[in-house]
Amino acid sequence: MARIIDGTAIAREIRAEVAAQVAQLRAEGTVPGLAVVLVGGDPASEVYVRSKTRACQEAGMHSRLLQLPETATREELFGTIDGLNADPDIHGVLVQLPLPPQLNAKEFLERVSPAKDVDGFHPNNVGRAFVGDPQGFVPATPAGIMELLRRERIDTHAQHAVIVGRSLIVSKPLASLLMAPGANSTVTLTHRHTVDLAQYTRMADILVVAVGKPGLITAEMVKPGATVIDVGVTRVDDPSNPRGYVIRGDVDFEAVAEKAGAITPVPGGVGPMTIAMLLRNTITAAQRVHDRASRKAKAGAR
Ligand SMILES: Nc1nc(=O)c2c([nH]1)NC[C@@H]1CN(c3ccc(C(=O)N[C@@H](CCC(=O)O)C(=O)O)cc3)C=[N+]21
Ligand SMILES: [Mg+2]
Repeated sequence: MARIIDGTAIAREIRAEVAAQVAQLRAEGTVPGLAVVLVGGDPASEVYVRSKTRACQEAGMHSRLLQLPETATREELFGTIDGLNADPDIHGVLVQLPLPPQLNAKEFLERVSPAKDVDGFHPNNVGRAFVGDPQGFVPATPAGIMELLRRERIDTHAQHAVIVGRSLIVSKPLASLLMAPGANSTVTLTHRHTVDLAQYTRMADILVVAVGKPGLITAEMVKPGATVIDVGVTRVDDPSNPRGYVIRGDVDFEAVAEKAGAITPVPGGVGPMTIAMLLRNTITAAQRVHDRASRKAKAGAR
């Protein structure tokens, strides 16, 4: 039976660390601020956005939610982002995805100031992450996965990490982090066109699945003792549940937990880590602004 990795508990630890850093910054006169822009009323997005703003408040940070209607225009969303880029109380700006069909996400991700891009989706930060420049913001989900592995003492060195999915938000940055010096994994990236997915997943010492297809990974596809990280969060109708749905990962949890060495549950695995790392990126952004201001003040006093 696999060890179950408690992402909720680890995320709580990180949020406590963040709260301590926030207290320090506040004592020095800076309140870290995150703005979340939500366009339309996707029910899952509403849940995520609420957890993000609540987590900010619990950590002592300032948070602002900007809601635009489903019918928002390109110009309206540009205007909202430009306003936040110029706002000194806001250190992090996040445009919740997905956007309604009339809006092309790429244009808006490029509009966010790279210094406030705590999602790490701006090409400037994507590039920095790819070259291993610590000045760049690393997207919260892959950063959260690396932190889970580290805190659970799961060795990545010379291990074979197989990632299923090829998204810019999770898989590509995670591949880069896992193969970087210090992590030293051998990385295989697979996706919907991969022929015979199981032949790859069975070779994985660390298997990361970020597809959004419940039940995609069955026990036969997993090497005994492997670490399995499930990034899927799909709502599945369930009339027996008071909410009318349950959240499912991409992994057949019950069967795979019998075979794996360690596994993340859904919910309670990677999801809470994503939020904790977003807060961490936001205090990093705030700390940079703060340090720049105090250096200037000192130089002025001389
Ligand atoms: N600009 C942008 N940045 C994102 O980081 C971003 C996004 N857009 N769009 C959607 C995805 C998805 N995502 C999750 C965050 C938290 C949970 C999370 O907390 N999940 C809980 C369950 C939450 C629930 O009840 O639905 C858990 O797994 O335990 C999941 C998924 C961030 N994303
Ligand atoms: Mg081995």
